[in-house]
Amino acid sequence: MTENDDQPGAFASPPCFAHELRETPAGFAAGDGAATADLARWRKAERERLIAMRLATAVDERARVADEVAAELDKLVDVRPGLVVSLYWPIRGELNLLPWMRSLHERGLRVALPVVVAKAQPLVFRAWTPDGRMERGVWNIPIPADGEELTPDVVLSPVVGFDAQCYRLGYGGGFYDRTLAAQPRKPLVIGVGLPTMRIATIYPQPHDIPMDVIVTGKGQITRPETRR
Ligand SMILES: Nc1nc2c(c(=O)[nH]1)N(C=O)[C@@H](CNc1ccc(C(=O)N[C@@H](CCC(=O)O)C(=O)O)cc1)CN2
Ligand SMILES: Nc1ncnc2c1ncn2[C@@H]1O[C@H](COP(=O)(O)OP(=O)(O)OP(=O)(O)O)[C@@H](O)[C@H]1O
Repeated sequence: MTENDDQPGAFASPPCFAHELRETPAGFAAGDGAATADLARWRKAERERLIAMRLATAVDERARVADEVAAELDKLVDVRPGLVVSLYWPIRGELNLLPWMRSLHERGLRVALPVVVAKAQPLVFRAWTPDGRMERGVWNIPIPADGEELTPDVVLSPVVGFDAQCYRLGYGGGFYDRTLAAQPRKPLVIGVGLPTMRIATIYPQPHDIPMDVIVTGKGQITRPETRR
């Protein structure tokens, strides 16, 4: 028995197709097209399960976790004027960190939001201010209409799922992986979500870039385990 017993999906185990994968320095890589297709199907099903679970989590519970995560972020992030932090405008039950985002602005940090420029291209980060005009981007996600483009020191990334090595499962566009691969200097990357989004492994592929740390509540901080 574990403390997660009452959480939906805690025992759902992923299909084992590890035998179809080969290990590379970057993790497990699909050795053939069929395994790649299986992995893509598994990720799609896992995303749907995790998003449904998140949406089924009580609004109060999500708000409580968001407040706890914001308090932990205040300790993890070197909150000082001028620091550039990228956040996100919450959709589909993602943790609402907008109050923390506003507090960063009030404390003199520069806040940015991600903008999808095109499919299969890195995101760009556009400056957000409380008075700035917003418009709708892909998936109707609100984005700053005319903020300047910034290079973040810290990137907050909402997870759909995550594993013990801090690999992230997102919505399947590959945007954060492409974006982090393209950054001129590596930002501190912090994944945030509900504790119930933890899964055994996302079967990381060579393109998957792990988060530096994942925060899911008060004292709930996951850093990559040392690989043996
Ligand atoms: N709040 C929030 N904003 C965010 C992100 C996020 O995760 N959360 N993003 C984090 O990346 C970016 C948007 N991510 C997106 C990821 C996928 C698709 C998309 O169209 N997905 C396809 C399925 C994948 C495919 O096969 O290409 C679809 O739904 O049809 C759109 C936006 C930028 N803004
Ligand atoms: N750096 C990259 N270069 C080329 N292709 C990439 C890169 N990163 C990801 N991809 C491709 O993007 C697709 C989606 O990747 P993945 O399943 O990791 O998305 P995700 O991390 O869940 O999505 P998101 O970051 O948008 O929330 C995959 O087909 C993958 O091959």
